[in-house]
Amino acid sequence: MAPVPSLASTVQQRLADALSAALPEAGPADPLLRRSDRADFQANGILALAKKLKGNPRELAGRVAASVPAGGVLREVEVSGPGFLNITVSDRAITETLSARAADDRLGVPLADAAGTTVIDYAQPNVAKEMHVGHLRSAVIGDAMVRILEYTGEKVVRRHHIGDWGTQFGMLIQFLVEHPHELDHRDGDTVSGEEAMSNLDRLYKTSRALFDSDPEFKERARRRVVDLQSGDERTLALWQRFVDESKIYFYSVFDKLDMAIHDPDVVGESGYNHMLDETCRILEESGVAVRSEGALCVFFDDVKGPDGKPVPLIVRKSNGGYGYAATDLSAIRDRVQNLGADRLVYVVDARQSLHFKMVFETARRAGWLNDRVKAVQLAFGTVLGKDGKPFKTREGETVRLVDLLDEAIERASSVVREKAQDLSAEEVAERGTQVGIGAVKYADLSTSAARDYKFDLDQMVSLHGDTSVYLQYAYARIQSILRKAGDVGPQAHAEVGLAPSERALGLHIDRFGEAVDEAASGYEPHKLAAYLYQLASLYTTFYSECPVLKADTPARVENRLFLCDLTARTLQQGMALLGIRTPARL
Ligand SMILES: NC(=[NH2+])NCCC[C@H](N)C(=O)O
Repeated sequence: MAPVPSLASTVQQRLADALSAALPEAGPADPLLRRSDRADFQANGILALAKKLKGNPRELAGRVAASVPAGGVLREVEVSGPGFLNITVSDRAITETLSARAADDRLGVPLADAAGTTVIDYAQPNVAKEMHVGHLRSAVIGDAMVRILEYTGEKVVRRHHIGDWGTQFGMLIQFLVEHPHELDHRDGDTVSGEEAMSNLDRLYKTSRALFDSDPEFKERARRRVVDLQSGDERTLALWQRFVDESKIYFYSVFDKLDMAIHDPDVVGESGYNHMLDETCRILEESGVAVRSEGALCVFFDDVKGPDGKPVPLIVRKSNGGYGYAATDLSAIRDRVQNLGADRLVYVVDARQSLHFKMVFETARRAGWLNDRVKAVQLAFGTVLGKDGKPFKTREGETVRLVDLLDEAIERASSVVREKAQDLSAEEVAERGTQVGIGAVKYADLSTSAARDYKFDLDQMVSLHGDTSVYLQYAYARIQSILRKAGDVGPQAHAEVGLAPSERALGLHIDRFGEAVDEAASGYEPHKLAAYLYQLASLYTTFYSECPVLKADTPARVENRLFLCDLTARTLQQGMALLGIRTPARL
């Protein structure tokens, strides 16, 4: 089915036609249509045109207004200010556009013109370590971006760049060599995520204590690192056990977050080992990297330390070891050359911005990135506690992500229980989870990613204000109206006149495609969240001003039900793009 044009694009077209009819000497010109508070739209393009034609802008605007055909989409075109046009569309045009939209599965959202392949690096926790709130942000923002981009027709390849390599594994593996049963599961093969993590945590702590207190163990652990790096089979098999055990835990957390993470997309740091030598060789031979004090380095004019000395990106250390940067550079080669990426997106904490700036610049110098293939860091800010300081437990430790999620679910469950007292325990649990997880995701997605935000559960699960609960509640309320309507179904009636709050709601629904496009092209899910919040708010106004089931004529009842239904579908689709459920009842 051909995409349903938005009312805005129809109006744009009508005005462009009127422009060329009234001012043929101007050639094809953009009317520069904007949404407006004074009327439905405003066209500002005539001002620039008047300059070009050396005419009086108000007079030219009057000529354009006069050549708009009467009785069509445009109800009123009025000259205002120095030569703007204020445009009001007809009620009929609103209802007809919405009705075409309602008949389309995609709700009229067009596919992007320039779809390509995006590789998105997100949800990247570290093996044998707890997941914390920083991992939450990467997962939530990344998951929303995947959904939004896929919806616009982009091919998306997910990469979970987990921290599964490094010298710390020497200590862990050596401990497991000496205590072979430490990772065994209590009852055979089944192990819960929590149990897996507590196994890993215990092992980490005991081996760390031994490492710090026993110099002989420390030496054995150091030799184990060499075995690991040289690919010793037994060592690798033990390393794999840590990775597998950690994945059990990660997947249980992602599952709680209602996110599908697929095993083949988990390509951690270790996945690029086989490329590191070659990456360094290419960089050195092309002169992008140079040897400095035994290390292989890339220098930048604008990156200097506090002492004014240049701070290089170290690709290979003087002891021959590779670090985070060599891995990221190899990953870029892989993503561009093997996965065919047109765009690379990294959903990573803003505190790693300097690293990515240097890595991207190095990749450009090497020719892996260029005008056609671009990389961006979707950098996010820090999660703060209510006190405005980085989020910590009372004991000053980083907060475990699972504990936070459980608390959110618990709070949400009590909100649900209060609202609907006839629910069974299972129903409360299910809805509480959808509301609690939705609240956590929405709080993250509704502020611009770059900003820090306060993790405040009371505010997150509030029924009032810019929260997911408010949106879910609006959705559930609409479902209840539709149920109450019984046999009377939603049905558009273009001849029925619209009240101001119906027009405002309808015109906002018309903007859905624009909101998705803005969120996709700028990697800004908060623009979609803001759109949805406004949608729910306009619906609330409509609902308080316009009786639905008690409207004066049967056609108006059906038309209002139609608006309700389309609002609900738009809310549901928009929330789904953010990874948030919309239960039919709350
Ligand atoms: N390609 C990347 N470097 N991705 C980000 C990895 C994030 C890292 N594992 C961390 O926990 O901080």
